[in-house]
Amino acid sequence: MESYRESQKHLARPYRKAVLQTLLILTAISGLLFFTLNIQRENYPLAFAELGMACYSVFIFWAIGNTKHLERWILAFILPFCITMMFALTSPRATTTVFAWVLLIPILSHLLMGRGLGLLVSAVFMGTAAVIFFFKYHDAPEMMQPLPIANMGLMSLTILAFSHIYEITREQSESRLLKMAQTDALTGLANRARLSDVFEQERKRSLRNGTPLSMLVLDLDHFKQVNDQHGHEAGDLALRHVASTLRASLRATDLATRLGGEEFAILLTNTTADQAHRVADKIRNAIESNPVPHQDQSIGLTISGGIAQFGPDGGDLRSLIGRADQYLYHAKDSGRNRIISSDNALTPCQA
Ligand SMILES: Nc1nc2c(ncn2[C@@H]2O[C@H](COP(=O)(O)OP(=O)(O)OP(=O)(O)O)[C@@H](O)[C@H]2O)c(=O)[nH]1
Repeated sequence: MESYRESQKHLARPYRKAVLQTLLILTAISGLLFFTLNIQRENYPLAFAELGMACYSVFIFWAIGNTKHLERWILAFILPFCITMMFALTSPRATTTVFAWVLLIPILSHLLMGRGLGLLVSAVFMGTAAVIFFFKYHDAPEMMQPLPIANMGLMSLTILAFSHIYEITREQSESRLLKMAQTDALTGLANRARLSDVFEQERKRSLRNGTPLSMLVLDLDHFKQVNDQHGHEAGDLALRHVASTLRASLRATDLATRLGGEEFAILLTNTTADQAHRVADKIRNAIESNPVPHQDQSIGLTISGGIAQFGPDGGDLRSLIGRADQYLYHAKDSGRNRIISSDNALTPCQA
């Protein structure tokens, strides 16, 4: 089943966009400032490179307004930004202090692109900056002293290491929080929020590839009696038991979720309604034939279900669950412990 990567990418977007917008504003302002200063110093190539970057920042600021491709725009900015910085470093008329800007690269690239790409971009441009430094100052004895070189080298490595470690821990905490927010605490199954995220991905995949997608909604029969007769804890145990039966019965590409109470929804990828019916019957049989061991008794369970197919029964999550729910109520009305889909909705048969 779809990992949390996609959801995490969405989650990171607003803050990456805010970082990029701040960087664009600062680049536009400093670009204009350095354009003026370099014109005064008659360093025209660098002056126009700075002006070009300022204009490009304004353009990107406008372009990212409602973009769906923030990651591409980040790359489209950060690469010319770093290349212009390298160009400034090579300029014979630039002061040595211009090398201080290199320290921005690891911070910005990690904040904007995450740990993998952030590290790669940092390594490439910080390495290039080091090469430029040695070429530029190899015959300047006051710059080639061990102390200033150690100072600059260690400072750069420290900032790179901190940026990278910060991004790793940030991504890990974000992933833990996301998992918690999308997991049902009692059963450990996914919850409705996760179903909604995954459905969106699978809906697109189904439309793109023309593959079938089915939604199975299951509800335990007379569950109130389990609670009333055996207590709420036994009820909880039964819900966990059903969850592990679902896990054992499904493929890795399916998604089992607890919608709430004693109701479960299962998204079956690349599965027709007919195939979904067979899966549902397998689950129904497994639940019926494996009572829940509780203290010295066993609690018998049965389950009813409805199946809706993406397309004929609805094109979005809400309508698909709504339709599967209708079939489920139909199954309850017809005597429970059965599965109903559009194929057998009119003539429900005992499974
Ligand atoms: N133990 C436990 N019980 C729950 C939980 N969530 C909902 N329930 C109980 O599930 C029961 C649902 O009862 P009903 O909606 O009447 O459904 P039912 O008894 O299964 O009857 P049918 O669905 O018509 O077969 C109620 O007693 C709820 O208290 C839970 O997390 N733990």
